[in-house]
Amino acid sequence: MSETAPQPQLYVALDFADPKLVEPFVDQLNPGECGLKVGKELFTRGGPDLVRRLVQQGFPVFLDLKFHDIPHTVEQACKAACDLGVRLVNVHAMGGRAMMAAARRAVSESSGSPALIAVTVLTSMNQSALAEVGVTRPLAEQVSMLARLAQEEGLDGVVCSALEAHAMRRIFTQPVPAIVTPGIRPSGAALDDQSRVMTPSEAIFAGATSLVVGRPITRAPNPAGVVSDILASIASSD
Ligand SMILES: O=c1ccn([C@@H]2O[C@H](COP(=O)(O)O)[C@@H](O)[C@H]2O)c(=O)[nH]1
Repeated sequence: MSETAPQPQLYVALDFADPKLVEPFVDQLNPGECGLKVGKELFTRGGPDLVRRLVQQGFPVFLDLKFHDIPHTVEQACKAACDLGVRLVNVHAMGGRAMMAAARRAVSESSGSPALIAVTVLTSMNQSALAEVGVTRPLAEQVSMLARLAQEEGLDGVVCSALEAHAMRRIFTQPVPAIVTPGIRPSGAALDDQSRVMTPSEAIFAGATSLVVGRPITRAPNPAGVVSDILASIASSD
């Protein structure tokens, strides 16, 4: 198992269509309080330089590109991700054992110490969406099966919904696993396209180690205020 840097309890998902919006937004946040998640939309528009700038500003960065390809390609992509100095990288567990082993090799050999985690079942999916892609076993079992595969290949944790966080703690038994949960909604917030959701305090209580929150923060009139509220609500659930 690799020695990884500590993860923040909150990653703010920077799902902006225009990279120019990132700087003024990020200026409202404190790198000592939260990390930033760069996903497919912003990375495709802003590129690696944007990621490097966020790292230089002192933010823990989760590069959420969910690699899913043949093992060699994922190994090389993981090397490139590690070179950016990010705190957290991920692959899709559905890429299989050999692909996760290749990712593990790449990240372990990198000079930084990002955590490497595997996406189990996307938080936007429910049981019927899973059935439509041919998976008929109960969703929670599918999450656990993929998590066990990731654990056997030495990954540091998973992306799952907070509904599955407790089960993940039994699979990843290291002192500080990375149980990273999107699908977080403060009570009363719109669900948008998420299916498997919990509030921030429920998620931490259930065993999540890092929450990923996007639209409830980025679309709020006072994003820094929502960040403070979330941090205050999870401080009492620790
Ligand atoms: O299963 C997953 C994996 C990744 N995500 C990402 O998290 C954020 C969630 O954003 P919200 O606006 O809070 O819904 C987004 O960037 C997704 O790509 C996920 O939601 N579920």
